[in-house]
Amino acid sequence: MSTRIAFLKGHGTENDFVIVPDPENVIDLPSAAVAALCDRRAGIGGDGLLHVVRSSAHPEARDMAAEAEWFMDYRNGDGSIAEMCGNGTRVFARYLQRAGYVTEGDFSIATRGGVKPMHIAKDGDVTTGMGKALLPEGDVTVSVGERSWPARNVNMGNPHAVAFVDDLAHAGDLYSPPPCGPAGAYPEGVNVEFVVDRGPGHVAMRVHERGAGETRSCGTGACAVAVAAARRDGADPAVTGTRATYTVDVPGGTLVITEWPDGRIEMTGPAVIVAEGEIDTEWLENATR
Ligand SMILES: N[C@@H](CCC[C@H](N)C(=O)O)C(=O)O
Repeated sequence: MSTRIAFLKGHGTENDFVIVPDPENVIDLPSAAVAALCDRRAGIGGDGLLHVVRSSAHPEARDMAAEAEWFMDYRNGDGSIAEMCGNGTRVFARYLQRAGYVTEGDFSIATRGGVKPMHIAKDGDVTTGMGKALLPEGDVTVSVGERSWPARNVNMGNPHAVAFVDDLAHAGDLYSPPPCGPAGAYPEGVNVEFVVDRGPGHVAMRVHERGAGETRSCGTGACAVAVAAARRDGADPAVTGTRATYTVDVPGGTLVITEWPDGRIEMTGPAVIVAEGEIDTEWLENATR
């Protein structure tokens, strides 16, 4: 018998998500179902899926329940699981606000990358406390066709390779990820950012996301870019003792990233819910057969 599952659709700087509210964690979402829902032609369409679950109801989040009532069970569009999604946190917060679970101001959400402090401002923009970046040592190279660039390895809970290039067209439609797999720098795969300068404290990027292909924005990617740019520019806050703020243009809009001397990173940007509806479970079952 066909039943219905409620969903919403939202985006943050055009990084778009299918949102599935499931407070008690009763909806089965295997990777094939996520991929079917995120399919842009046969499904709803999205770069990823935000499964909204009470932390107390999810085995991966129970130990965070005292700090954060809600867990962002994030999935990439191909159905794979990722540790963190920066744009996803803002859209997740907007959904919680719309559903009446939170109001403007401060609260926290749980993610696989830990508890993230959130702030919804009066002007509607949402700020995520993204935590600290890790900068694993080691040379990384990003290639597109015949061209290669050295890249900075930045971990924002999830892995990133940041390459500064002369022209964003270099990002191309096809690229070869840096060595992945057990022997490579990125055993779990990687998100790759191509970056150009726009002016002091201002850069633009394109991104090829692990599990989604090229997307219009990536919040963790924008943070990785700001961290790499600050080191390149001699503006590492841990060294200068002052915060570093970068405006990061992405194809789908603009994010503002601030890194503080203690290493904490904040990301501010928009979050929009564009639609809501119902998923036909009979369709979903057929789509995943
Ligand atoms: N778009 C996201 C990142 C989503 C996860 C990523 N594709 C991965 O696999 O690590 C963002 O806004 O951070």
